[in-house]
Amino acid sequence: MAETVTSFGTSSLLASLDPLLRTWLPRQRWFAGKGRPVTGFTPVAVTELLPATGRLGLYHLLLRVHQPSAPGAPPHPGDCYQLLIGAREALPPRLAPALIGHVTQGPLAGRTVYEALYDPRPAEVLLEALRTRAGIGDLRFERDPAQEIRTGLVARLMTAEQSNSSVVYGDTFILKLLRRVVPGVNPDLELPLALAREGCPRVPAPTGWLRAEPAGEPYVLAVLQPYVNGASDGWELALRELAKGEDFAAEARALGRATAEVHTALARALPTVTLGHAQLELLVDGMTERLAAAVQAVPALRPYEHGLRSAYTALASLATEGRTWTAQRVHGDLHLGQCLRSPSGEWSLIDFEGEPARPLAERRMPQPPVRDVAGMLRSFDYAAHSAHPATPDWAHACRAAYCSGYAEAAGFDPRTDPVLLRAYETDKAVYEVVYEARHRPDWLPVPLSAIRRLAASDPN
Ligand SMILES: Nc1ncnc2c1ncn2[C@@H]1O[C@H](COP(=O)(O)OP(=O)(O)O)[C@@H](O)[C@H]1O
Ligand SMILES: O=P(O)(O)O[C@H]1O[C@H](CO)[C@@H](O[C@H]2O[C@H](CO)[C@@H](O)[C@H](O)[C@H]2O)[C@H](O)[C@H]1O
Repeated sequence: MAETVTSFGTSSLLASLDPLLRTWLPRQRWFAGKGRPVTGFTPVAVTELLPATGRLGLYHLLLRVHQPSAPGAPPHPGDCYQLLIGAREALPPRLAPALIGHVTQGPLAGRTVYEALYDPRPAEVLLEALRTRAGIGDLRFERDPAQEIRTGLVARLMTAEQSNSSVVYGDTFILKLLRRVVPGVNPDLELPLALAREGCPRVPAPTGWLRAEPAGEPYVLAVLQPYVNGASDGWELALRELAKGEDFAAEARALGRATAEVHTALARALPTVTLGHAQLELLVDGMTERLAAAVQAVPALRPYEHGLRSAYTALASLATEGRTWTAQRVHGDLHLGQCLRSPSGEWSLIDFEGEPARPLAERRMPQPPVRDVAGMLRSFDYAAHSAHPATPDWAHACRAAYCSGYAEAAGFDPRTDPVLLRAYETDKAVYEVVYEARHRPDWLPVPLSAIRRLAASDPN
């Protein structure tokens, strides 16, 4: 482990926290290892931001969390999580939901520890460190020199269901603190920075970011962006219009244009490649393997496996006939919830992390841009099927308008490549089945209805 900054040493701090974190961590929405017990922790980097000798102690932890491997999975060193832990003598009632527990042993004995992001003061410590470009222990707080961060912005934790945790500062900035972190270049910072360099206004330009390089392994831990004040996300808007029985096609068209503008800027900013037979084979193999794993994990998929696989074999056949595709960096997990509409009606895209469960190297690979289009088409279908009764015509109109908008700005219509589109929609729906089975079992019927449709569109 690299340099550690605490008043009393890492092992005694961890001894204090260990029994409490074992029960608290698995209850967090962002904890990816649900269903398996936590058996221990290894510190990757531990940094004291405020000493516990004061009224408020504040600790930044990167911890490798040990758990038994999932049945049939190879042994795993454990995922690394980022935590911000506060320590107080007593927790004021407003912080009750943030409670982790009361420490009975070690240097924090007698203190109450809690999830510090709930508390404005610790969250403001992070913003101040970004403002002043502080370096503390392994942590490097950095900022775009061209963007100012003013003082006195009050912090509030966002309460939305998220894979990570976000804090809003005075409706001016939003800081996303990544929870499960992996070493390497993180696309959630890499792509918005590249788009900002291209002058693309569709993605908020990063103002600051937190990095660490414990033991020579680089991590991106947090990204600060301008907050789009008063924005609604595409999912909320779509559901609102659906509830009113209103059409969403004009917004879908605008979203198609925004997606195409981001794709065009990404293709300018970062390398593109041509996918020939060999690359397509790898891509199709990946889709086929994900389907096989999904069928294992969610047996309800089994009756559709054959029909779904035909979407992938149809794509492989095109490659065998000599078709090629251009691939570029893409969003990677585009859906209505990743699109924000400002009060003036402008759309922005956020959250370029890609599908969090996939390895980083895979998430950073150039892909046909149709992959994002497929994600959005799935999302219109999701919205229509979460309405009661389901409204497939509404989804159909949105899907068509989105593709038309995309074609207007990109110069090609994704519907002219139906085999590729079907393969990507199938891959996404399979991902969604696994995602819902794991996180929101009540939602499983939504992607399963698409699975039935996609499997039945088997031309054979
Ligand atoms: N720049 C922004 N302005 C306003 N709200 C934002 C901004 N970025 C993110 N949000 C809000 O924060 C939520 C979570 O952000 P996101 O990047 O999707 O995090 P996660 O990866 O944890 O899902 C979004 O759904 C959106 O409501
Ligand atoms: O927002 P995240 O980056 O964490 O993405 C994950 O969670 C999404 C749900 O919150 C999930 O999206 C699926 O549900 C959405 C409705 O809630 C729907 O609009 C999307 O089309 C659907 O895929 C996403 O797949 C997952 O990666």
